[in-house]
Amino acid sequence: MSENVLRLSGITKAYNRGAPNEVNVLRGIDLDVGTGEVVALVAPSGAGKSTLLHIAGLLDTPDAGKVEITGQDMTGRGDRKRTRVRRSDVGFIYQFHHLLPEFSALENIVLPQLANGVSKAAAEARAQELLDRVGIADRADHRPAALSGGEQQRVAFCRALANGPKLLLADEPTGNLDPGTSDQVFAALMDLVRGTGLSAVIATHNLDLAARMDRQIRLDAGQLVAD
Ligand SMILES: Nc1ncnc2c1ncn2[C@@H]1O[C@H](COP(=O)(O)OP(=O)(O)OP(=O)(O)O)[C@@H](O)[C@H]1O
Repeated sequence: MSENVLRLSGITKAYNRGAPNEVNVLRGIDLDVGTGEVVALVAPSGAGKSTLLHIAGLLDTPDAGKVEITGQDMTGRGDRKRTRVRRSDVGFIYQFHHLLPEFSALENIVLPQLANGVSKAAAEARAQELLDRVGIADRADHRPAALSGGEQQRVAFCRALANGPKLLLADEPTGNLDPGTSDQVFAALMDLVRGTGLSAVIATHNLDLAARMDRQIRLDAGQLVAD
């Protein structure tokens, strides 16, 4: 098995192919992310970072090229296999928390585990432990509306890690927060990622945050350039 948790080779993606408004978003992307490596993806708005993260996380398929997750080549694999690998190996974080409003913080972290076959008691214990690690154990019973923006994102981080993924993909995880909060919440995310030895690709416009990761790559004209 490859030691790369994520390997992208020759990924291309166009929207509206063949039409006058064709957009060639990705033009040959090669990227290796090793075990425990945290990579900053820096890109101007519209450069295609969401497209790239969705392809890497098996939510979308490339026009050409190969996606390997934990050494498994996903090319041509059916939806069931892709969903299984995505659920067990990949965690997603977005700019907005997307928590279920009618459930508590704890329940939001428990539910994906139940969907993955974990017992209720084990899922609750893991959820409580994750909340503790991001410093909001005392907010477990609060619904999202009763949490601050920073707390909501911390819960979203816990939910993304609930099933013990190998790869975390984050799209502007603190982009919706004011600068002071963003800094603290980002530090909590990095502690969580480092503490679990997880590999991550974290998209950010913030160069200070990017500098705290192991490596920075820039998406420019559909290709990746090392910074
Ligand atoms: N379904 C689609 N159909 C047509 N064009 C699309 C589609 N999705 C994205 N695009 C175009 O592809 C380009 C890349 O989009 P993408 O969302 O990946 O960019 P992004 O870098 O994540 O941008 P942002 O930072 O603003 O979210 C943009 O020009 C966008 O308008």
